[in-house]
Amino acid sequence: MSERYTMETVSHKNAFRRLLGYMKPHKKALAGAFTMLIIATAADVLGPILAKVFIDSFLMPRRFDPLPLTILIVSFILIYVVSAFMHYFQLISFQKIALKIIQQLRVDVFGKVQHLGLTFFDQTPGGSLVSRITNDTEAIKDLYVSVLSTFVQSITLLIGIFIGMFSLDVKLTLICLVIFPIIFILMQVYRHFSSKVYMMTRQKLSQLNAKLNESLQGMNMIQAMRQEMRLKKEFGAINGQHFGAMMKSIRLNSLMLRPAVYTLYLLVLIITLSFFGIQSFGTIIEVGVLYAFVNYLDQFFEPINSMMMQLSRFQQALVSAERVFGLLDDHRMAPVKAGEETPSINEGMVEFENVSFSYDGKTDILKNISFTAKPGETVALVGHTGSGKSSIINLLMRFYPINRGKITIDGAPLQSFYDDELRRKVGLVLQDSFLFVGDIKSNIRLSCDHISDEEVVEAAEFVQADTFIEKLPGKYDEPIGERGATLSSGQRQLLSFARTMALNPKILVLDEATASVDTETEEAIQEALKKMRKGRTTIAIAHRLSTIQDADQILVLHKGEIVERGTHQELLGLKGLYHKMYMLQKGDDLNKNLRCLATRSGESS
Ligand SMILES: Nc1ncnc2c1ncn2[C@@H]1O[C@H](COP(=O)(O)OP(=O)(O)OP(=O)(O)O)[C@@H](O)[C@H]1O
Repeated sequence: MSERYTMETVSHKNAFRRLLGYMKPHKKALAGAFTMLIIATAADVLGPILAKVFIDSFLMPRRFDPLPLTILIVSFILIYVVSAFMHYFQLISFQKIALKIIQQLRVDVFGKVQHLGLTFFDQTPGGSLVSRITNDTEAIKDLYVSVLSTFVQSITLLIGIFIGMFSLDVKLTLICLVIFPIIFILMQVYRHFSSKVYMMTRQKLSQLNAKLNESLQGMNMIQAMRQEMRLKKEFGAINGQHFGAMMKSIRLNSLMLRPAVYTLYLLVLIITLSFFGIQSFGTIIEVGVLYAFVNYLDQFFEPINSMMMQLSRFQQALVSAERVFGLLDDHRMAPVKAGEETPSINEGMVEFENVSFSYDGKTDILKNISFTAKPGETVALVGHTGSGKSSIINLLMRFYPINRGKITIDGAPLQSFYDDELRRKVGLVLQDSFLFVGDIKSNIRLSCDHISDEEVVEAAEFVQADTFIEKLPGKYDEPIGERGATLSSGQRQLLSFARTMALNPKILVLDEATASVDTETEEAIQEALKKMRKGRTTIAIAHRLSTIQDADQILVLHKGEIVERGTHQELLGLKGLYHKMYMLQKGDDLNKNLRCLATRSGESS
C-alpha cells in the first residue's frame, strides 16, 4: 500500500525555519536555558585545566602548599557542583519549552484538520493523520529537547576544548584541526542516507497506523465477513516493511555513528601520542600537559559523537516537520463564506440553477441540476444507487465547493452565508447518525449553550425520543459511548432528529435511514419525520418511495441528471423510471408481507 494521497511539500530549509519560528514566543526562557547550558559547559572545560595544574604544579614537583592546594580542591569541587546544577536546570528548561512548543503545534494541526474540506478526508486515510498529529509531532519534540541543546552544548564544548588545547600546545592543536573536514564529510554522508531511510520508516509507520485505524473502525464488518486472517496478513506485511526500514536505519546508525567516529578518535590519538613521543627525544615533556591533552581529546570526540547521534534525530525531526507543515499548508479547505453581504435565512427557499459537479475535476457526477424548493415544500430525491442524490446534499450543505452553476437560499448565493447561519438554519440528518462520547443531553445540545434543559427535553419529545430516553437508567444524563455504540440504530436516529430539532432549523436536509429497525421504532421515526417536515423546506433523499408520496416535488435522478420530476401521481402517470422503481419496490414489499404472513401462520399452527 502506498500513500496515494499527496499533500503540500515543504523543503528541509523551510521546515527548519518554521520550526525555529515556533521558538519565538519562548525567547526569554530559551535564553535562560542556553545561558545555563553554556555555564555548565564552561565548567566541564575547566576541569582538565585544574587537573593539569594539580599534576604539573603539585604532584610532579611533590609540593603540596596547603593554601593553594585547598583553593584548587575547593575550585574543583565548586566547578563540578555548578556544572551539575546547571545541567539539571537547563535540561528541565529545555524539556518544558519543547513540551509547550509541541502542545502548540498539536493544537495548530488539530485546528487545521477541523477546517479541512471533505475532499481532503476522502483522499487521506485517518490513521495517517493520527500518525502526523501524534508520532510526527513527537519526533519534532526531540529537536527541541535534545537536538538543539546538544548542538549548542557540543559546539560550546568544542570551542572551549580548542581554547584549552591551544593554551597547552598550539602546534599540536593545529595538526588536530585537520580532522574537521573529515568530520564534516562524514556528517554530510550520514545525513544524506539517514534522510532517505528515515522518510521510509515514517511512511511505513503512517501506513501501519492507517491499517490499524481501518481495522478498528470496521471491526463488526471484519468479524462478520471473516476478514480477520486477510487483515492480519496485510497488517503483518506492512509491519514487516516497517521492520525492514527500521533495520536499515539501525544498520546505518551502527556503521556511521560510534565506529566511524571512534576510528577518527584513534587516528588523532595516535598523532598526539606520536607527537609527544617525537618531542620527548628533544625536550622533557610535561606529564600534566600530556594528560590534559589526552583528556581533551577524549572530551573532544564525545560532542562529535553526540552531534552525529543527534543528526539522525535532527533528520527525523526535519522529515516529520515536513509532513506536519505539509498538513498545515494543505489547501483542500472546507468551503467558507465569501463576499461582503451577510444574508440570513428567513423563508427557506432553496434553488439549484444549472449545477454541475465533479469530485475529481474529471468526471461530472451531477449535470445541470435545476430545481426550486419553495418555503415549506418537500422535495424528494430518488434514483438508483450512485445516481447523485447524496452529492446534491453535499453541495447544499457546502461540504464541497460548487464547480459550475448556482445554489441560492432565499435568493442569496450559498457561498455568501456565514457557517454559523448555515449550520443553524439548515438541519442535516444523515443515515449514519454520529453520536459523540458524552451523555444524551450533550448529544442533543451539541455545546450550543443557549439551548436550555427544557428545550432539550422538548426536542426529544417532539421527535418521540423521550419514550426510550425515559426508560434509560440515567435518562437525559445516561452516558453514551464512542459513536453511540450502546444504543440501537433506531434510537440513534431519533437522537439525531432531536439534535436537529433543538436548533429549530428553517430547512431540513434528510438522508432517509435504510437501516432496518423494529416496526415500533420505524413508526416513531416516520411520525417524527412528518412532524419535523411540517412548515419547513425539506430536501429529502428517499430510498423507500412509500415514505415520500406526499412530497410536493419528486426529482428522479439517473447518472447525475434529473430525468423525471413531478408529484407521486404525475410520475406514476409518466410510466417511466419512477413507475418502474415504484412497481419493483411494491413487489418487494408485497413479497416481504407474504413471507411475514407465512412465517406467522407457521408459528401459530
Ligand atoms: N467523496 C467522493 N469522492 C469521489 N466520488 C464520489 C464521492 N462520493 C460519491 N462519489 C461518486 O459520485 C457518484 C454519485 O454518488 P452519490 O453518493 O451522490 O450517489 P447516491 O445517489 O447518493 O447513492 P446512494 O443511494 O447509494 O447513497 C457515485 O458514482 C460515487 O462513486
